[in-house]
Amino acid sequence: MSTLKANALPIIDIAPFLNQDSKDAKLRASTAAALHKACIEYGFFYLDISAYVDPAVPEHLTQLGRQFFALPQEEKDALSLKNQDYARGYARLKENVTNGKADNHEGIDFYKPVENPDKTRPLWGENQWPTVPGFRERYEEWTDKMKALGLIVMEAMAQGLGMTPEEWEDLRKQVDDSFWVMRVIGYPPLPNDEDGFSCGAHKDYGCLTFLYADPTPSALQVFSSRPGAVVLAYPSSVAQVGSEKGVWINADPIPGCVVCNIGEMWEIWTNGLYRSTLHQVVHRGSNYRVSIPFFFEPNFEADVKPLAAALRLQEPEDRKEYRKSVVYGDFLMGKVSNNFAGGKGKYDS
Ligand SMILES: O=C(O)CCC(=O)C(=O)O
Ligand SMILES: [Fe+2]
Repeated sequence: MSTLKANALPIIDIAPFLNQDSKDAKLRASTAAALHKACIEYGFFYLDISAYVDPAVPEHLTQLGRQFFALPQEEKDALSLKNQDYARGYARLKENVTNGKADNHEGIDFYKPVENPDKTRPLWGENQWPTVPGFRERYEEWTDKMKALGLIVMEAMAQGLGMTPEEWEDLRKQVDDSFWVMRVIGYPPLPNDEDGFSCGAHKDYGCLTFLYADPTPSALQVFSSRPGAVVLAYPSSVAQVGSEKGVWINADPIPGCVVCNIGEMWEIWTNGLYRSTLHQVVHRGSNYRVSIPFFFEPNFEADVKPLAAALRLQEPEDRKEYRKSVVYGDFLMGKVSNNFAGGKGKYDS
């Protein structure tokens, strides 16, 4: 398998949506249009958030993550997700399995806290915070920042879809109490002779993923099957996944940006106009890589169904069939109850 060397994904600046100045209306329109195009063509893009966060902040988060992963195994195991609801907590190296293969990573997951936690109920336990000094405080600040970013990007996407203010208000009500997930992942390098994956190919299932990763190059790869031009320009890179032909694009970190991708809920909202895209991690470098995906998800109770604005944009033949609507929390329960009971991993569909 070969990958494209270049970072082919678009870079989109969110700055114009950080204020309401009428002088920035044109810039907002071009950001919204760029988001729309990127979601149709790739389902992935770089979001330039340099006007929104100091780059030192997420860098510090990766250091805190490193301190946690450097602890003795027993100390990390003390926060095992098995102590809780099988979702919140630490999973050892290779504990998670994707597409039948063990992922070469360890990680710790946090979810939106719930009222009346009950660890015997899937997803309803409590977060398990490492005692590394500053870890919880800094990561909670990041959570607040990313939740607010989620709403900002959703508003920009609503504009990109041509939604009326009333339609945006309705959509906003589905995401204003996001059932977010945050994951801190540690990837030792894959041994050279191993044909496994650091994280197997999967789609994210929610709404928007904001991924901050340390500067390690050539780790995250995104499968692009849509733009024929890319495939034609790099014929030697063509890969096949299932029945789809495409290319794996490297999504190396760009300073000041997070990598952003849309999950399956956006496929439902847009009745398939936007696609959530396969991605995987293959880390063969020599360093220990740390990444921090934040999953901005719909509210637990959100009733996710095709949006009128998306249907207006669709070709009549694509509009004939409607995607099945889901209540986000039910959909998520269906996924996580599979996770450990059925030998499926958290990334499996
Ligand atoms: O570590 C990465 O670069 C990607 C992780 C990922 O795709 C996920 O956790 O869903
Ligand atoms: Fe992912």
